[in-house]
Amino acid sequence: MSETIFALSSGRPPAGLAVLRVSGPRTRFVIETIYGSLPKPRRATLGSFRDMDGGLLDRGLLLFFPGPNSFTGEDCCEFHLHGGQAVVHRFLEVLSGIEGSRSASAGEFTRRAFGNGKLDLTEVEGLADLLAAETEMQRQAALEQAGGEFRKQCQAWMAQLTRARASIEAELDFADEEDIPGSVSDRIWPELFSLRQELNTFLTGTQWGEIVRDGFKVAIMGPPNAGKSTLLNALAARDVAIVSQEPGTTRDLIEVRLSLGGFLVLLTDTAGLRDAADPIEAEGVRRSRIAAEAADLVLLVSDENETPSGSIQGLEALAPAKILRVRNKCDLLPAEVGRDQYDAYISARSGEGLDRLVDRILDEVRKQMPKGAFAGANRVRHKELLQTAVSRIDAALEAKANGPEIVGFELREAARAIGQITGQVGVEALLGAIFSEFCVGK
Ligand SMILES: Nc1nc2c(ncn2[C@@H]2O[C@H](COP(=O)(O)OP(=O)(O)OP(=O)(O)O)[C@@H](O)[C@H]2O)c(=O)[nH]1
Ligand SMILES: [K+]
Ligand SMILES: [Mg+2]
Repeated sequence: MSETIFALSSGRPPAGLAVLRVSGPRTRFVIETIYGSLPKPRRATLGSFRDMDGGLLDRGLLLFFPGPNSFTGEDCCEFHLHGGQAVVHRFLEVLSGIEGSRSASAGEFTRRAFGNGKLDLTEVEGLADLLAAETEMQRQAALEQAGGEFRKQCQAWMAQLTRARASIEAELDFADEEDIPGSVSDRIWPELFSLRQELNTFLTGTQWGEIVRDGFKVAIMGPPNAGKSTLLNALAARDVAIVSQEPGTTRDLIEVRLSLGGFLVLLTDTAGLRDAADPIEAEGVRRSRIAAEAADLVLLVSDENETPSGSIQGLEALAPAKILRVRNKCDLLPAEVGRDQYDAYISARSGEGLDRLVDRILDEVRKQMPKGAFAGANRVRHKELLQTAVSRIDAALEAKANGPEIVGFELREAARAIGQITGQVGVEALLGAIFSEFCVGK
């Protein structure tokens, strides 16, 4: 029998309310001890909560969710208390004094929900993302995944693979019967072919999912003193990076997380690009180049002293689509100068043109948005397993002439990969990593 666990599920006290959650076989006993009797299931009940000696702990709401119709699948309850530090502290003390109950570790409630088949792994991951969501797009994507959209998608693929495998198995069974006309499995080839297409289309959408979840990476690059750090500060609306008239001020990469138009944007300020004699600055320049390579978009900033491509070596390697040419300090120089050479004219100091620059950045984000595709797979884990499934199906298609045994083997491996996404198949090793993303109380 599993232990009964409890935790503070709401935020850190003091707060208006504190929600304490209990799950496990001793839940009924906990309720009877603290409240005196079992309330009606799933109804908020107002009552007095007492310790073992009858001393009043608090007055609040109690909700009882009998298993299996609860979040974890076990008997669960929630105490809604006044969110004071001492209230919560004393209540937790009383709970831990009840035999057979202990405080929960991070993500343990969700882990039980997974163990009891209440959530599959994609829904667990969606839930983790929902708790971590900082932007509107993250919220929408996480809610969709936590609600089972991606799970349903995986189940549909799994069903197709199972059908194909059943046909192959049938062929194996009938292999030595002479009166079977043609191959039982002939009809699976077009199906497998279109399944592979579908998976590939979906995979192109995963890049988008990653952008939504992990952020769109924008690097600010350019010659020393172009105003890169000033631009970073202006977009972040706070004083993050040091600005000075000394060229070579910025050496380390400085990253800020911004919510732009509902998207998470990771904006990195870099050292001004030049042949630096100072070894520290030279290291900064090296890091700038690395940041540029990792970026989804580079803002190439120049001022009145530089032509847009200027003396910026090493950036030629980037695809032109990845670069927005930004002309800064337009308060100093009329914007008409060099009109067509830039994508945006701004003054990082006065704020002029920044709205339009943000629009341009968002245009670039949306360029990566797949048309009509659903952003359900947003983790490297999903992407890798989907890629495995695709290559196994490819191998199955190629093995057509080599007999049903090989085809069956490849299809089984493809199904294994999909099963790992949802957590149906051998994922023990992964669980620790996934559930550690949660806070205590979830
Ligand atoms: N007039 C004017 N001055 C600006 C503008 N943006 C930046 N500056 C000035 O330009 C100088 C350099 O600005 P920084 O933001 O430090 O430039 P940087 O590109 O980060 O420089 P490094 O880190 O040294 O490569 C400072 O004196 C800023 O005040 C602008 O839009 N207009
Ligand atoms: K500077
Ligand atoms: Mg700087």
